[in-house]
Amino acid sequence: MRLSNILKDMEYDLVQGTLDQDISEIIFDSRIKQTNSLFICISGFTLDGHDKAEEAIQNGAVAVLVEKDIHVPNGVTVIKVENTRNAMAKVASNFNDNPSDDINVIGITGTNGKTSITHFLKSILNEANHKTGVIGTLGTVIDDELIPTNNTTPESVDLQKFLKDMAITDHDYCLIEVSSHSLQLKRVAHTKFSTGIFTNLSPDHLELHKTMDEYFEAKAQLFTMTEKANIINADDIYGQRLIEQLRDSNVKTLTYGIHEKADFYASDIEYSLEGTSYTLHTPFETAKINIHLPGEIYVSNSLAAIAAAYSNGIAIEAIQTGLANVSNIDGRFETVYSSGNFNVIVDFAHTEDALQKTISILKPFVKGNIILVFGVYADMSENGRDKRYGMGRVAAEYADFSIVTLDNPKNHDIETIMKETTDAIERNKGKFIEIRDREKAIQYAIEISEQDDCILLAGKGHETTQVIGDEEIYFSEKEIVQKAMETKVFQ
Ligand SMILES: CC(=O)N[C@H]1[C@@H](OP(=O)(O)OP(=O)(O)OC[C@H]2O[C@@H](n3ccc(=O)[nH]c3=O)[C@H](O)[C@@H]2O)O[C@H](CO)[C@@H](O)[C@@H]1O[C@H](C)C(=O)N[C@@H](C)C(=O)N[C@H](CCC(=O)O)C(=O)O
Repeated sequence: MRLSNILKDMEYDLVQGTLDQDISEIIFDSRIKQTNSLFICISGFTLDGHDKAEEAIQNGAVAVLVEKDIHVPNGVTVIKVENTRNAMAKVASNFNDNPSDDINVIGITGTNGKTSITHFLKSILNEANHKTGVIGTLGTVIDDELIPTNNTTPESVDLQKFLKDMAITDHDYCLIEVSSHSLQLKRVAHTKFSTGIFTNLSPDHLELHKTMDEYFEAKAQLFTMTEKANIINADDIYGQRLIEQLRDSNVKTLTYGIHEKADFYASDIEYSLEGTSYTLHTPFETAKINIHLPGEIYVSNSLAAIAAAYSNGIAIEAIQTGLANVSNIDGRFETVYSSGNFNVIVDFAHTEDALQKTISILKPFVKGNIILVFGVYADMSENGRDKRYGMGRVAAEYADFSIVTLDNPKNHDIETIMKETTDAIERNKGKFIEIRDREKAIQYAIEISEQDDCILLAGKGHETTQVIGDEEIYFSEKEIVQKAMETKVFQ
């Protein structure tokens, strides 16, 4: 594409060179070899892409987009903008023919619930014969093929490529899990969202956002980018704050909830470990809903999907069948072993709030003990310490026995992580043991369990790696459980 077209509708200064040249690719990593590319210099957390421009040029870049002054050979075009991350998103959208003009994009944000909402909504939309792609924590799904990705929300260059692939293969919808990182780092800027969904907010990612207010404001950005509807969880205090904030918005706000007054709500909820049924109330009708996931959080998440489906004109029959068709979500309250009353469940719960909710789902149905295996993934800041104290408290109060282990400690101080977590359990009079090796921790949980017990492996969910130091090792909780159960004999 012509460089001048790539820069369409943007504000920039042409510092040197010409816009009259063809660009083969947009790149933001200088190590990528690509002739005739446009290299975008990002001022990162650890290093500055402007210092890498020379390497990018050696690797084939013929133009660079900068936000600071740099010196490069005369033949190379230099374009200066105010913010290269924001510009990268616009450039990526232009380069891919602005694909969000051609597809209905629904963004889902909030600390928990994003993945299950995309599953519910995709199933509903498919039932209504709408081809639907997904970009999220479990990867990108185009034409029902899973493309693995590193981040929940990819960088704009990749995101726009995925959207284009969906648009040219006649997808009607794309559901995007929009992380707060992606909003703050402009990964989804210049994407047209028809609908935004807000689930909830609880402490997480505070290494980036520092305070809950900053975290909330990052999330709230999504709702200034939507054109058709904003769908907000009325049961969440930050949801209420968002509803208030959007009072003068031109975009319609629809609310959902179980406890607070809302446009879409549930009554007569009946829970079992296998699933949940409830009566749905919408502004237009009531209907019976069955889902195969247990607990209030899934009622709430299904209500979000229903509100989004309604606002896109989907009929109740497709909603009912679509929801009933979702039987399993990778690493989300997933039963990986079951025999009689004994169950092993893997769940992504990795915050105090999510852990409390997940154990609360189990509690009424477990005759024996709830054995919890968990670690705390958080940095060494005060916020990280609060998270360790919080998750330790929940473990003590809600589980019968906890096995404290590691969850992607990366280069954080393992001694402190373990001590602060176990201190919190002790202070709240919980029973626990510390086994740092997560595989051994799972094996131990299985070894001590009895026939009526339930083991909850919390934190990793769908993940298949464990990151210790700089090393990333393959780690499948499901496989470890299957193997350990082969030799398990209940007393
Ligand atoms: C904290 C964070 O979000 N970091 C993102 C950030 O990294 P950074 O600022 O450290 O990058 P950097 O290493 O300083 O490099 C700056 C620039 O120089 C470039 N570079 C770097 C090295 C080199 O040799 N040459 C070169 O050109 C890099 O490509 C980059 O453009 O910019 C990078 C490039 O845009 C991102 O890939 C990276 O995401 C990393 C992979 C990450 O792990 N992010 C996580 C925390 C994240 O985004 N998580 C959210 C939330 C998930 C959830 O909901 O739980 C997600 O959406 O996944």
